[in-house]
Amino acid sequence: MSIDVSGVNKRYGEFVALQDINLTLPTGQLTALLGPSGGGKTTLLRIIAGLETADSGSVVIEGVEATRLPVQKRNVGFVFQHYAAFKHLSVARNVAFGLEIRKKPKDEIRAKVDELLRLVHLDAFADRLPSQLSGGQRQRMALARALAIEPSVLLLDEPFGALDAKVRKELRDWLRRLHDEVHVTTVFVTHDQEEALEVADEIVVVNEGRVEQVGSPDQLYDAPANEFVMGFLGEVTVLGGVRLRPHDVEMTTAPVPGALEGRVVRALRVGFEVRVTVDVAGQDAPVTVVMTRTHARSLGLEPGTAVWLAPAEGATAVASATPAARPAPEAVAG
Ligand SMILES: Nc1ncnc2c1ncn2[C@@H]1O[C@H](COP(=O)(O)OP(=O)(O)OP(=O)(O)O)[C@@H](O)[C@H]1O
Repeated sequence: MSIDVSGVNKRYGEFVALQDINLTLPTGQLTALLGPSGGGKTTLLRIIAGLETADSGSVVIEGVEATRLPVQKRNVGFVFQHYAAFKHLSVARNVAFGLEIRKKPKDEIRAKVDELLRLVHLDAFADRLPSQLSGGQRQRMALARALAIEPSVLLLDEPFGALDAKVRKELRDWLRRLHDEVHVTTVFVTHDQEEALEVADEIVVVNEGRVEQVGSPDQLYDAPANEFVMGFLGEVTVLGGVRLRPHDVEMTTAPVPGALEGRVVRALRVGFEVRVTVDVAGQDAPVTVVMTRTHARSLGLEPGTAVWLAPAEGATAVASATPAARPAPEAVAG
């Protein structure tokens, strides 16, 4: 059982928002839809939810043909970036809402709400109003509310997008742990590659209405299908027409057969790493090399030092179609 999306196409007038999307998202998995702004992630999520209809193709949720099912009949829970809570209702009543409209028995609702508030660590805040919560607490309440109806699928559209970096990071660790406890099939949209790499079991890279690659975080990072995926998932530098990760460039201060000679422009300490910029003859853009501070110190790098660069053994590399001329896509767009 799973979510099966087959041959989905969606246009807005002449604009192609999604083009022949085929995906199988296994039951219980936490999947990230990752890609730059405007790539079609939200449109795809809304089609799975039933908030939007595809022009063609089908959506099957847990074996049920859902393509034409209205949203209320799909048994999905949602959380959006800006969660609209009922301002005049307490946290507990907000969480209870979906159960109340389904006319569940009162004691069943109370037990369920208690359980969910404990799960999202808001049990001490049950009687507060949403305005008395922090942004992160409000998103946790939104998740509890979405989970209350025991959805077979949980859909999250940039659920932590509006929060500051520290809270985002906390919530992303927390979401991972929550998912490990609850195991509900979850699809979340993000344009933040770090968020996707840290949280998801599997990542679907969506760009310009198409799926670029589907794989585990390691597969995508270590074996990107193309230049786009490589650039979107991490920093890229070009050495002799090959796209590499900056920490996959080996640097020596003596000639090595096959290595390209260059000159250090600058060596910048960033936290526990050193980023070295190197001009290589015949290359427009400089090469960026990242190494540990100990290694940089042992090489004694100064501006002007002659160095030799080569891809490290086993480096992730993609041949560059447009060497050095085109900058790598923004790692974090949006
Ligand atoms: N109702 C609509 N009418 C016309 N165009 C739309 C509509 N909804 C979305 N689009 C367009 O479809 C494209 C995909 O939008 P979508 O929201 O799916 O992208 P996204 O990948 O989720 O981006 P973001 O991260 O910015 O939310 C965009 O170019 C957008 O402008």
